[in-house]
Order: sequence, then C-alpha cells, then structure tokens
Amino acid sequence: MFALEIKGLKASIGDFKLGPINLAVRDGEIVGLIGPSGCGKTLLLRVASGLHDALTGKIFMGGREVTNEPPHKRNIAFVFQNDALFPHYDTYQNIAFPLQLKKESNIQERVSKKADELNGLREYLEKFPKELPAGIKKLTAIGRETVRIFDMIFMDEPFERLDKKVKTELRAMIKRLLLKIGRSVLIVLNDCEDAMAIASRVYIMNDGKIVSSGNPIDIYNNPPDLFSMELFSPFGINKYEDMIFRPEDVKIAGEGLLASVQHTSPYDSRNALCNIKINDTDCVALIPIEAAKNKELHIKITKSFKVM
Ligand SMILES: Nc1ncnc2c1ncn2[C@@H]1O[C@H](COP(=O)(O)OP(=O)(O)OP(=O)(O)O)[C@@H](O)[C@H]1O
Repeated sequence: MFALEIKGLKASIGDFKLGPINLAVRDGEIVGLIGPSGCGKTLLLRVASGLHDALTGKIFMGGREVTNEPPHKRNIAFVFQNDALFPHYDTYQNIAFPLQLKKESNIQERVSKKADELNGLREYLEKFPKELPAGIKKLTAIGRETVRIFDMIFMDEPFERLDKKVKTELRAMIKRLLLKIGRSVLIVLNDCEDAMAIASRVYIMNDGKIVSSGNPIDIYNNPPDLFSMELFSPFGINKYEDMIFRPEDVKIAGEGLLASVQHTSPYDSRNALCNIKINDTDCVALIPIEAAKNKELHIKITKSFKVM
C-alpha cells in the first residue's frame, strides 16, 4: 500500500517548471528528495502536500485521490524549512497549539510526552523561539507537527544551516522518532550524508525532474551516473585526463598509476585525506594512514565516469 503516489504531476512557479513527476512512498517508508539548489525539491514537497496547486497529474494518499484537496483535509504534518514557529508563543504553547485548535483532550500530558520523546526539549518549554538554539527550534517545530495524529509527514531541509555536531545529534533523534511513529515520510535533504543517515530510498532531482532513485547507500557505493556521483561525493570530485572520480574511489595497488603524496591529514582512525599528484594533476585520495606515509604510491581508480 502506498501512503503517497504521484502520477504525471506538473506544476510551475514563476518561470520554473516542475515535472512530469512520478513518485511513490510506501507505508512507513522514509523517502528523501535530493538535488542541487533550485531544482524544485521544495516545490514538489509543497505540491504533494497541497500547499501549491498542480497543473496536471494526480496525487493519491492512502489510495484516495487528493489532487484538489487542501492540506488540512489530507491529515498530514509539514515541517517547514524556516520552522514557522509562533514568535509570541513559548515552546510549550507552540507544541500545544494544534491540539488546542482542535479542542483535544489531555493536552498537557501529550505535550509533556512529546517533550520526552524529543530529548532535550523539556528544559526549553518556557522559552520563546528567539531564545532557542537552531537545533531546539527545529525540534519544537517537529514536536508541534507530530503531536497530533497524522498519516504522513513532509519535512523541508530539517538539517540546513546546523553545525555538524547538532546536525548529527538531530539526525539520529529524528530517525528514532520517525521509526517510532512509523508514519511515511517525504523529506527534502541537503546532502548525501543526510540521505544515507535518514532515508531508505531517495529520488534524485535535477532541473524540475526526477533523474534517478534508489537506496542512498547503494547509490553511494555504486553511483548510476555522473550526476549521482557528483551529488554523492562528500569529499569532492577529482578530474584526471578524461576521468571524473571521487577520493574514496582511489585504491592502493601493486601496480597502476604512480602518484606522489603532497600533503596528508588524518580523516578517521584508519584513513587519511591526501593531496596527491598524478603526473602533474592535483587530486585528493582517501587512503589508509599507513599508505599515506609513503612519498609515492601506485594507485588504481575503481570507479569513474568519462568526460569529453
Ligand atoms: N515565489 C517564487 N517566484 C518565482 N520563482 C520561484 C519562487 N519560489 C521558487 N522559485 C523558483 O523555483 C525553482 C525551484 O525552487 P525550489 O525552492 O523548489 O528549489 P529547491 O530545490 O528546494 O532549492 P533549495 O535547495 O535551494 O531550497 C527555483 O529556480 C526558484 O528560483
């Protein structure tokens, strides 16, 4: 059963054209949208959730067509990129708001339970948005959206502009929460590390269209095309002659290309990021620390795409 199914969807904003888009999210699945800035990820999320009109195509949620239904009739949660918290409400009031709006019961108890679920939120319950660190603001927005019963959650770049430590903690917490809630998720992600940490499947977008999809770890290990490789390159990209390849696709070999090691910096307990020269071309390689102690190395490039 699909929580969300999108068929032949087209939409536009200003001069930008989205689609045609075909996409599906299964029940309980966490699906990511990833692609360069401006490729239409937010617009797709907004059309899928009913915040922006479709031009053509159909949207189904739980098997029911919702293409022309407003967001409040779709029983969804939506975490905005800018959090959209009420500035004059404290954290407690922000989370309680959707429950108060629907005159629901046990509000205090439910907000309290949500604060416990979102570790660290409890001590900020009486603080206002302008007093909150960015990660706690995001948790508050997630708390407010997930305190109600809902069928599906849409999240727009929840890890944007967070420092690495906060982002890593928040990512783990959101993943735990999403798995616990067990609802389907469509989430816009900034980079491949977020995708691998959060999503079981991603759709890769470019210029208003979906160009490929798959499990993010499989895509990282074996990118289907150059565009996906460039997107799934946490250490950047090398170009040597007509080959494009990633630092982690450089392996030490008994024979092969000869590379001189210029500069080394440890990356983790086993590997180092090295500036190397292959003939006269500067490249970067992620190789074992022991190997990086050599002045010269024989290497082979295990995965590359050819460019003209
Ligand atoms: N209100 C608007 N008026 C005109 N054009 C817009 C408007 N909002 C967005 N666009 C354009 O639509 C395109 C898609 O925008 P969208 O925000 O969906 O991209 P995105 O992939 O989410 O980008 P980012 O990762 O930077 O948030 C962009 O080229 C953007 O400039």
